[in-house]
Amino acid sequence: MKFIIDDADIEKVREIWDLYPCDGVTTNPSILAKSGRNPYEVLTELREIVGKDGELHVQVVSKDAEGMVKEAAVIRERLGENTFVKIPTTPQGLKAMKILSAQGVNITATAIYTPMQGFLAAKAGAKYAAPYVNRIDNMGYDGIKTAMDIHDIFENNGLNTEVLAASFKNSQQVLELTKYGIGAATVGTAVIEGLIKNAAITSAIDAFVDDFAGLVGEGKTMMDC
Ligand SMILES: O=P(O)(O)OC[C@H]1O[C@](O)(CO)[C@@H](O)[C@@H]1O
Repeated sequence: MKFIIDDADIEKVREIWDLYPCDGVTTNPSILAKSGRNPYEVLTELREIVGKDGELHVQVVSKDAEGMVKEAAVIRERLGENTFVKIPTTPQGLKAMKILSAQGVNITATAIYTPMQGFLAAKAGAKYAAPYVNRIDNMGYDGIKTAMDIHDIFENNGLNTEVLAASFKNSQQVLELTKYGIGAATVGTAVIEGLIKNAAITSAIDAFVDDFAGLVGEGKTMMDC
């Protein structure tokens, strides 16, 4: 499973990218808006952090296919041809996906709330389909099951598209889909940090350090003895 950072706070993304084994960064217009900065300035810095081979996902805001296709061209020109262009999975979005996939553009179909939206996005040539796990839960449906159903639909229909599950709010949601073996999960930095935040881990390490200090002296490491 690809493990992707869902954030555009440059310092936070840099810190997480440095520490954790991540494959890329996803953004959307709301995430970029939080920075209060020029979007391309932020996106260029994110591209520098993930490098030329890391995944960077950038969403269009046009609502019509023609506008989406034009935006995709500018996004790729400014941020690299391997940039994933996020297209909302609407009828106009499907049209744009068909055009862009024929041009070899990497597409992430976004704003997915139903399994059939995922199916249609895959048929239209998207590389990823992004179901909004927590938002679906908040509507009273089952976000995890929706993501699993989309994964199964791709497998059972021989579709070469992966689920990129999004909108996580807790570790359990990420765990369920990791166990299931979906293609990718994009996770906010607070939830990423929560994945290995655990008092048992901290106290186990503290005990090891204390025991070693009792043996060779405070602050000494394996290099000093
Ligand atoms: O419910 P949220 O946290 O706004 O998440 C929506 C999600 O959709 C995406 O736009 C899909 O990539 C993510 O960037 C974001 O996590």
